[in-house]
Amino acid sequence: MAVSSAPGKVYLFGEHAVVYGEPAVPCAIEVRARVGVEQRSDSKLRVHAEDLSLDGFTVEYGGPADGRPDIDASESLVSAAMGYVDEAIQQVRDVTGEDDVGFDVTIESDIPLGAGLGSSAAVVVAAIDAAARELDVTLEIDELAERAYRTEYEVQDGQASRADTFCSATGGAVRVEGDDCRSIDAPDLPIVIGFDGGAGDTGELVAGVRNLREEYEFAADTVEAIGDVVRQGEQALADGDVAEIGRLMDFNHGLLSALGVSSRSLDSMVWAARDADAYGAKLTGAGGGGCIVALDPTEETETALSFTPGCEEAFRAELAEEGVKRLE
Ligand SMILES: Nc1ncnc2c1ncn2[C@@H]1O[C@H](COP(=O)(O)OP(=O)(O)O)[C@@H](O)[C@H]1O
Ligand SMILES: C[C@@](O)(CCOP(=O)(O)O)CC(=O)O
Ligand SMILES: [Mg+2]
Repeated sequence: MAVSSAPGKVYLFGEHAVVYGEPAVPCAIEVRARVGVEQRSDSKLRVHAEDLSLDGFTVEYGGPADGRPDIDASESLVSAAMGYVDEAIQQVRDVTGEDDVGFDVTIESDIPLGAGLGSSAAVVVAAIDAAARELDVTLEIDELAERAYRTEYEVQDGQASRADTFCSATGGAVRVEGDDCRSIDAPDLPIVIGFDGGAGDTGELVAGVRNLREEYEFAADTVEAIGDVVRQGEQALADGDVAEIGRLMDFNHGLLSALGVSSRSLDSMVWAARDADAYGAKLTGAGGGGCIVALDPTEETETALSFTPGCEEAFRAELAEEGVKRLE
């Protein structure tokens, strides 16, 4: 049995625009997905996802050729559980050359699903790392990040950037522009997260931005403007200027909102943070619902969020210095 964990992330700057080649700066946070993998004597894949429903559930099947597994759970829950894990295991079969290997996979995650904190990337990174190690192959971090990216790319129909997966694999703050991925120094940031209890459909939201870009030149300009905010943000990060980072996060949120990926509850949480004198606040990830990220060293934003209708949970998040962790 091999067990790995990987962290979730927030975007300080640049989600969505990163899909079109602009830079983005995500930052790993200490909420993690843990994946345990044990080789089977047959070539089946059995997935037990603790957190996808109240009691968790188990899916066992022989692989994609078998079609839908025969279990009593909704189609969307099954594909939610299987989609990323199945492709992650394919990547491991590919990289190790062990085409017929089967696994029992157990997933436990503290990261809310589809909420912009990168649960998919964390599950994929931890699953690939653990499955490869179960076969006595320890992947270099770059190879792990690349395989995890390919997994998201396949499952999300070609609509994925390398940002989430690279950040989850390496930890810390990173800068991603196309296939150029690197770690960057970031000051110690007072990160507060607000969660509306909901989720957004990443594929649909990405497609919405793509359509806007094709229809309106000013929407394409908006995507480029996000790139400009990110470049300015990198300078503010290098200077350790938290007030300027916050102002640029506010600007970034406005541009994302113009692209139609915010929501009433995300906007309410952003405004609650601004009213509480946070340095800045923006939605994180694909949007539509889920989480915002704010910067505030005081208790004010967390308290304001906890009284904001539409906010289900507010918590402080620490930067995760370490990406993938090899636990067993
Ligand atoms: N605990 C989990 N167990 C199994 N699959 C998970 C788990 N957490 C996330 N996933 C997968 O990741 C998907 C959510 O990813 P996505 O829509 O990209 O949102 P985000 O990455 O922002 O959380 C889920 O639908 C599911 O397929
Ligand atoms: C919208 C996007 O830029 C980020 C999506 O992040 P998340 O899966 O919502 O955490 C898409 C991508 O970069 O693959
Ligand atoms: Mg994701």
